[in-house]
Amino acid sequence: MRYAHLVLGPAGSGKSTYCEVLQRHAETCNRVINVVNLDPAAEAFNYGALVDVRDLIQLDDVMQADDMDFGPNGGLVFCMEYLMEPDGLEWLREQLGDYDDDCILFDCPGQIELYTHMDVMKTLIQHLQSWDFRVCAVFVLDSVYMVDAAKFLSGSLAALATMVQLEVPHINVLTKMDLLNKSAKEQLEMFLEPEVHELLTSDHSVSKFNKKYHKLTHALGKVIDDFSLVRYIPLNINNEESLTDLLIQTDFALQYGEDTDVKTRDFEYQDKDDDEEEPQFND
Ligand SMILES: Nc1nc2c(ncn2[C@@H]2O[C@H](COP(=O)(O)OP(=O)(O)OP(=O)(O)O)[C@@H](O)[C@H]2O)c(=O)[nH]1
Repeated sequence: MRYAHLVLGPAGSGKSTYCEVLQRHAETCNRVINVVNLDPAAEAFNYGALVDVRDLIQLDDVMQADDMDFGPNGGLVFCMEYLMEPDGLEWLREQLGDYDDDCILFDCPGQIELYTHMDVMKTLIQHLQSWDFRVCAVFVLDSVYMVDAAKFLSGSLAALATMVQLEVPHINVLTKMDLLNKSAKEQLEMFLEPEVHELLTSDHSVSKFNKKYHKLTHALGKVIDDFSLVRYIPLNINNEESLTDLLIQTDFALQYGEDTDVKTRDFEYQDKDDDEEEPQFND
């Protein structure tokens, strides 16, 4: 059995840094963690890459090709679909080798449409599984953008869309915690408590949107609660304990994630005959 973490998340959220610090931390624990760069547009990263997708295809080459007319996003999707062609997958399989117990982080592109509604990552997961990998998703979110209720909701919904689409054990990691000041940390900690829907509609979040769409925000917050999605792991890259905790959590997700309730197919929305009033969104 081999183990794969798909490191996903918006552009600039800290995916490459996550891979770099986790690889380095694993070394101090006498573990080997390999990293695969899956971003054909990557300019630089500071980890030792076992595989680099740019050896197969690079975004710049695609954008400069005379017979293609792609911008950056279309070009990136083309590169990823090229990787998912039989020849691309065979290339990847050969590059990954065949080492038992291998743990590999896949540093993915930041175009979240690749995993929220396109099939690219799902196809990759299916192939990894057929190559004897257990796969989990690590969705990386920049904590600086999560201290505000509306952004917290939006980030959570992106993570949720990814979880629904990929159907593998899923962990959310909050990066850049070292950049938060005391009051921002306190604010974020409140969102990490259960009953998020109460908070999103409380006095802590009196945005214009929230005032106007109070019931919608409440309903979305409840969906996040019911999905047990409030499993955020705050990561401080300068703190060894924080890194060790993360390794434990990802190991746990890979070993037992298939059996936990953090899985979309276990989700059943409560029937309407509950006492709770049906939300009306047009007020
Ligand atoms: N202080 C601090 N900076 C961080 C942390 N994580 C990432 N950064 C910085 O944030 C910037 C973006 O980080 P990356 O790791 O390149 O982000 P990414 O998600 O791989 O970016 P893309 O590949 O463009 O999608 C870099 O300047 C990092 O040094 C963190 O935990 N703390």
